[in-house]
Amino acid sequence: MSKIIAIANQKGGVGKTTTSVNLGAGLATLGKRVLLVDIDPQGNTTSGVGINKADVENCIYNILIDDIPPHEAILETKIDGLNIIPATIQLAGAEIELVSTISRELRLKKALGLVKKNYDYIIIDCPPSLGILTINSLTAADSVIIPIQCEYYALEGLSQLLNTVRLVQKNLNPHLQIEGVLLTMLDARTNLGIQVIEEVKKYFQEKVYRTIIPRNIRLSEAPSHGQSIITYDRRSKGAEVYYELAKEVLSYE
Ligand SMILES: Nc1ncnc2c1ncn2[C@@H]1O[C@H](COP(=O)(O)OP(=O)(O)OP(=O)(O)O)[C@@H](O)[C@H]1O
Ligand SMILES: [Mg+2]
Repeated sequence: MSKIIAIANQKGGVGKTTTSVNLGAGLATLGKRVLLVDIDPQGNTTSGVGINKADVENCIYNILIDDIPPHEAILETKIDGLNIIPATIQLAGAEIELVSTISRELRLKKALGLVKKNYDYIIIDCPPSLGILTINSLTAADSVIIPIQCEYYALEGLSQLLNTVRLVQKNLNPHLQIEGVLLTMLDARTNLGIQVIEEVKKYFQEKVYRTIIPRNIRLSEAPSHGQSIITYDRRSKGAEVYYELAKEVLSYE
């Protein structure tokens, strides 16, 4: 079985990239063949797995706009079984360039269809917006993981995201499901975190992952070393929880 999962929330800094990289690394460590797709012009997943963006020849932009075959952009990472389609700042222009393109919402779906059979999981790291790049991701995906930061206003903006999911289900991808809601950056020292957990569970019920990601300094350090938490510090709490998450995701296969 092969599954495409988009990691989406238009809110910035909620842990989309951290989750893409470390869930991807976790699944690969558990023996799955994983492809990360960086579709954010910030390219944080790309640098987060140790790829120097200046050296990237073909990126997701060339797939979406120039129609190059996806295998020409796929790179290996330092982790066995973990590949990536990188993003560079070139992608920033795609949002506008796609407006005048035929079947512009279906470009990623078409491309990933060509390589899907080679992977058990394809994980798409979405940008913090609900524009055409996120729409492409939701259209290509079987399901979506929504990371929610355990902070004030955690649920703010979620109705827009869920509306977008419904619009995509209705018009572009009837088969799209919510894979799960992931609580991130919990600060266990505050009551606020606990309140947010309760609120989110009331809203999403059984869709909320049992695994909750705490704040962990090692998780924030790993990207600057171009590494997943699993290679950066395997014994850290961050590695432990993302490994747990990978196992939880597999348990719903
Ligand atoms: N559990 C965590 N503990 C500590 N720091 C974290 C944790 N998760 C993420 N961070 C840090 O918080 C910042 C935002 O996380 P991340 O880049 O994953 O969010 P994002 O949703 O991808 O952001 P953007 O919307 O800009 O793409 C990063 O500096 C990251 O290293
Ligand atoms: Mg990001």
